[in-house]
Amino acid sequence: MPLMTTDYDTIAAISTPPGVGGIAIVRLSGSEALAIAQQIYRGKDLSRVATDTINYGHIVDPQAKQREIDEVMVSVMRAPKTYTCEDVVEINCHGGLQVTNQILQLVLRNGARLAEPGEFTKRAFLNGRIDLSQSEAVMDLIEAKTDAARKAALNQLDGNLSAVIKKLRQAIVDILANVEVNIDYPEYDGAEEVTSQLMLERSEAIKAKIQSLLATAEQGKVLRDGLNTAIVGRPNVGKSSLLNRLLHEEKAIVTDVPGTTRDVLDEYVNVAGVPLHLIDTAGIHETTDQVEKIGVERSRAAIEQADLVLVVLNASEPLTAADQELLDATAHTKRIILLNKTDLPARITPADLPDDEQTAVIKTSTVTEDGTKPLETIIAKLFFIDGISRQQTDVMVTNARHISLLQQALDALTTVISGLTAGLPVDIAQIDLQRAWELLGEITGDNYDEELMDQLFEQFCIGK
Ligand SMILES: Nc1nc2c(c(=O)[nH]1)N(C=O)[C@@H](CNc1ccc(C(=O)N[C@@H](CCC(=O)O)C(=O)O)cc1)CN2
Ligand SMILES: Nc1nc2c(ncn2[C@@H]2O[C@H](COP(=O)(O)OP(=O)(O)OP(=O)(O)O)[C@@H](O)[C@H]2O)c(=O)[nH]1
Ligand SMILES: [Mg+2]
Repeated sequence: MPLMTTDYDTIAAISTPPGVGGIAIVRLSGSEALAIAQQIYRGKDLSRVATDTINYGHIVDPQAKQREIDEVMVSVMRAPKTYTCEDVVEINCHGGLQVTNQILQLVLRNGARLAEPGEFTKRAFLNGRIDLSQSEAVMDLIEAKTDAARKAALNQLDGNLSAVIKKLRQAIVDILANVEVNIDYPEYDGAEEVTSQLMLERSEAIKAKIQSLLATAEQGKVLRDGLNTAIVGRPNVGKSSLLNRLLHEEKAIVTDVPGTTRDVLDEYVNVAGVPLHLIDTAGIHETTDQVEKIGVERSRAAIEQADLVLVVLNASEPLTAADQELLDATAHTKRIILLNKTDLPARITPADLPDDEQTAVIKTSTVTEDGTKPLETIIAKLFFIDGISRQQTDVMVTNARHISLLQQALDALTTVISGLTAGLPVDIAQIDLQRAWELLGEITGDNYDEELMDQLFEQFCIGK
């Protein structure tokens, strides 16, 4: 790993969530971290303690007659083997807004600068400890809503995606080097054709590898972001009850008053290994109530944005015009139709429903819980997730930025291949090959521009 020697300023932030807690951490990183900490710390001489030790003492205010702020433990981690590759000091203080904020203010007054979101991780990247895709994995790990998402993020943090990308780039470099040699030293008249043939074969092999990576993307994206699943239906059909069933808790308010859910509710649940981002919407019908009207518009929007729509019908009442409208509105989305309230006498028969092989129809009752298991099975099947059987080391592409770059690299390779097939000279085809190499480099950040970097790290938490 290349360790650069850039000396950035010393940054500080509260790395634990705001609010009351047992312990909180104020983190410092940079060449002045130890000196700044020492100024506000009464205890051992931090410049003499061994690296990777935690040290008892008090935080005091040097500008206010050494007034005591807190009793603490201070971790000292010396460059370069630290999270940021810089000197890192972590003040483990008592949790709570007053203590943490006063300590943060103290370190800022004594020479540190407030860290931007993600700046510690950005330094780990800039100092060469991790690459860009690993930095992104840090954030994914923090944001993981399900065990499968956590696994995929940790896998990426461990550098498994980076290794695959690195190999692909190396394979491209090898082709380009080979081209250079053959162009510069054509040993015989047929050199050019041999080179062209070789470039074609190898480009095809690389293209196939990118394709197989991209084949993991649909699942990968679902793992990372969850499947946007909208629960829609007329008022009072049992949408909120269904959400509660899938959550296994009574989160949404359920009443027999139509129009109970006024706004969109969302929750993450793990259904048979598929992380669902469940969206309980307000019942769709024509309404004059202003609040409800906004809710209804939002549920229409939820259908638009959904990866999966659960259309809930009240099977104990005949199909209404509003039901029909919903069925039409979701005809082109991945959907499952739920005939709910099947504990009551049925008034809808499958013959009333669209004759469409792709749409699964399930009879459910949120009272008896009938149909919950079949629903879970169908969702798992629809998205081919075998969450449990996946190996820890399987590389998955989960990130929209990576997917887009891989897609562009794939397009570049397609251009190379069609060009060579049509008889274009290798030094022309080479340009797109080079382009594929650059695009892949953007995934790992071997190629990056400042603006992109800022955009990426901006999305991080403070203190990470
Ligand atoms: N208190 C505390 N807990 C934490 C972190 C932290 O920074 N502080 N982490 C982060 O936010 C995570 C742990 N991640 C880390 C990753 C790398 C290194 C690190 O020092 N790596 C060095 C040396 C490794 C070694 O000693 O072998 C290296 O890779 O060179 C530290 C933490 C989670 N828990
Ligand atoms: N018998 C029976 N009643 C149900 C079933 N599911 C829901 N209910 C009842 O139907 C009523 C409405 O349920 P909700 O889950 O609030 O319905 P909703 O679709 O969210 O309604 P809105 O938020 O008003 O659009 C409640 O009284 C539930 O107890 C079911 O499967 N069988
Ligand atoms: Mg509701």
